[in-house]
Amino acid sequence: MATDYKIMVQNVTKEYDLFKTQSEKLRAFFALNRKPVPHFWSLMGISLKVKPGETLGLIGVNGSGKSTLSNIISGIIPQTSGIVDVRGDTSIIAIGAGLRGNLTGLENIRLKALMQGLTNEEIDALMDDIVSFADIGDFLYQPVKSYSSGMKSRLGFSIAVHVNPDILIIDEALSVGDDTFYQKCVDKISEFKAEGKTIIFVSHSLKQVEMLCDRVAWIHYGNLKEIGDTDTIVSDYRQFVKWFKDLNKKEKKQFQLKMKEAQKEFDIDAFQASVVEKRQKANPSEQNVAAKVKKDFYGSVISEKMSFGSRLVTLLVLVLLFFTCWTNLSGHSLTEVVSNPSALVHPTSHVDRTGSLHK
Ligand SMILES: Nc1ncnc2c1ncn2[C@@H]1O[C@H](COP(=O)(O)OP(=O)(O)OP(=O)(O)O)[C@@H](O)[C@H]1O
Repeated sequence: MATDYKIMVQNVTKEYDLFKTQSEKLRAFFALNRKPVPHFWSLMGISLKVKPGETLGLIGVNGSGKSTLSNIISGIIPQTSGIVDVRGDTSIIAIGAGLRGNLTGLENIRLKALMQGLTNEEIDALMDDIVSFADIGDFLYQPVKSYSSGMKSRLGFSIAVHVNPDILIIDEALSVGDDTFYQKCVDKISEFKAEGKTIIFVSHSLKQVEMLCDRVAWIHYGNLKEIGDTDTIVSDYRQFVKWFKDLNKKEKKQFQLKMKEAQKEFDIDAFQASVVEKRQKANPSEQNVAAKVKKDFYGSVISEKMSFGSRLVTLLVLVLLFFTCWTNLSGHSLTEVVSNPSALVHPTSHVDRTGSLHK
């Protein structure tokens, strides 16, 4: 069925648990934490559509959720709730996104291209073009972890544009290169636009956004503040930036704290209830709205958290594994241990100091 969009996100949220230590994370896994772990909602219910052939800019202050949203759209991270419908192959270009630090540039080209579904023959045919566009010389044979951010960006950009994706997501890739590379990238993006490809362009450079984007979405501390034509949204955002810059230091801090606090306190259930209410109001005759909204929220989401049942099963498997190992070490048979569990603490054999085994 033909649709009016290439990408659709609906009521998308993203929650992060703010664990301080690894042991806190492990305890939370088994629900053993006494104190509740603080949460942070990086996205609090974003809905938008990107039309086929459109270049949509994502703007917003640092930490507003632009990369979180673009990573969810490209499938790098899962959303906590909501629908993400992407119709085509995405290729994300962020500095180093999807590049493996321990592999060389050359190995990364092959890996990323294979992951995009290209065959080894197709990759061989493209290799020279990718290498020449990236133009990173002998660094191609070095592990990517030794690259500067500019080099990572060059390699990432070159791979992404050559695997010929239908949808291109460019996250801050142009801010680190030199002028020559920047111009090459802009030319390539223009070529993509002319071919009618769909692009999401994440940038702090409003000049680049004005030059490349057909429409712009302003992401503001986890919410979609505005979406519309480039001139209007960029102008509104500039006004906000000016307003913020004119605040004194204390006011700035207070404003940021207030916004972040709202992201910690966000109540997903209340949000879900508000979506149900709105939908019911818009269409009073619709049946089972609450169930339908619940399905939209969680139906397509792979939960990152384990349910109580799964946790119980994991715990049981671990206990069983431990028990089997101990039984083995004790030298008794399983039937002996089951009928007389104290046998576990009386092994049938032991090894003395010289390493000899005594029965
Ligand atoms: N893995 C994580 N764990 C906890 N919080 C995270 C994690 N990843 C991102 N965040 C938080 O989510 C919020 C949004 O981050 P994101 O990187 O999406 O913002 P951004 O708009 O892309 O910022 P920037 O312009 O600085 O790149 C930030 O407050 C960030 O601290």
